[in-house]
Amino acid sequence: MSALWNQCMRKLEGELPPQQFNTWIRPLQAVENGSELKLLAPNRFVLDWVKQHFIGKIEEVLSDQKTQPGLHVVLEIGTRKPQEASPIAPTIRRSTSVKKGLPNNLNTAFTFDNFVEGKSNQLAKAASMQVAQNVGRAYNPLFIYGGVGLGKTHLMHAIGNEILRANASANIVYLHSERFVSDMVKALQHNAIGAFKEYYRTVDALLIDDIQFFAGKERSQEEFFHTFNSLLENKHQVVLTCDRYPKEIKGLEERLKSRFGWGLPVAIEPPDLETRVAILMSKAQHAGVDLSPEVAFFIGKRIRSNIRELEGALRRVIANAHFTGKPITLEFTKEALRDLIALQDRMINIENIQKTVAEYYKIRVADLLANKRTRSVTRPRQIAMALAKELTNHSLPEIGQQFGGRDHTTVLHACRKVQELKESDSKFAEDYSNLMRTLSN
Ligand SMILES: Nc1ncnc2c1ncn2[C@@H]1O[C@H](COP(=O)(O)OP(=O)(O)OP(=O)(O)O)[C@@H](O)[C@H]1O
Repeated sequence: MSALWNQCMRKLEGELPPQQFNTWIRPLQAVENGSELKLLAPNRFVLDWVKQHFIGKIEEVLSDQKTQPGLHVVLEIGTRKPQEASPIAPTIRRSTSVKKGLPNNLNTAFTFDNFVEGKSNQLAKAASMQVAQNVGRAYNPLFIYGGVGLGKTHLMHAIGNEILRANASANIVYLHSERFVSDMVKALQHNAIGAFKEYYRTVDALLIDDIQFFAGKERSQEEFFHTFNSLLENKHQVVLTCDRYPKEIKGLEERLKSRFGWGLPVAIEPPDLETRVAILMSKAQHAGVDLSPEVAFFIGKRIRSNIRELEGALRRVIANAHFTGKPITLEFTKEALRDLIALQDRMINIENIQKTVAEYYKIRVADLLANKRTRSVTRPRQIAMALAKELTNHSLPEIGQQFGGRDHTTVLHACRKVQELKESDSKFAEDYSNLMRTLSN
């Protein structure tokens, strides 16, 4: 690797948030040639992203090094030298002979093509695509976490399907963590633990869903720890999903928590309205149903909990339309979803949001409503107002009213401030998404 690029990487690593650095900068490979520094991106997605967001910064850092004035940076798709190419290719060929005929359990319906991208899942999708295209080399393990029904399993299967599309003989195994545990128990009962270990340690990509179920199961954790290490050492890919960040999993050994964080932990957040609508339109199109934007916006606005529920609501509307032979109008949709919507509205209300936020920040609900202006209270108050705007159908004046009779402009200011802080302050962004997760589940 070019020494100049190494220096540049070190500087960028210090300046960019770790997720951005790991996703976009780390995979670049540099080839120095006279006055040209060629940066090779593993795929078009990374190339375009770096071009749009980081090239200015890279040029600035390089010119600060002052070792090579006038250096010209070129971005291309590729990898450095053929002999340094992915170690997975020979691995895959070798290991397919290990165990044939076992099901990979992949659901072929979950692909990258039908995964609708939005702000909330963009990073997770990009990282998953990179893992699928650079098996064992991009991020290992890839740890996808987020609330229920937000697309973690979909992405995991998409990774497996994409690896198989490129190499039909790859040995991929997808399984739920409970299945891993029950297989292990069976293996122990039948004195076959040796074969069990051998099998899992030789797959090319091991995809384990919902690893929070390992919590409290010490023997399984022990076994998984060794399997995991051996896969990583041999550059075999591991992809894990979980409903929370590794450090937050109670009942999981510290060494596993720390190892899960080695590769890349990426979050999937609840989708925003535009993404919810895009998902509805895409699912309707798949089902051969013509959904008007008016109806899609109505469903998207009213069903905010997660994508599984969104799909369920759409299925119900389509089924009702089939049964009754009526067209899917706004009125028809309102009627079909009446009880579901009532349930959602009961679950998330302003009071509930205030209570959750107060608990999270260890303050009193009364503080959120009072006039106190200390930072320890104003930030939680602003977050609570922004969450009320995002998660309920109340207007700005109504929200202001329920926060101690404040003006609607105060609520608007809070929403803008929260948006700004979410983008500039990673601790704040994490607090916001933790609260969003708690409230939406
Ligand atoms: N971005 C998306 N585009 C299209 N469909 C999506 C998207 N995200 C989720 N879905 C769909 O929503 C449903 C629920 O997703 P999935 O099962 O992947 O959620 P999950 O995060 O794994 O949930 P759990 O934690 O309950 O296992 C699936 O049918 C999936 O196809």
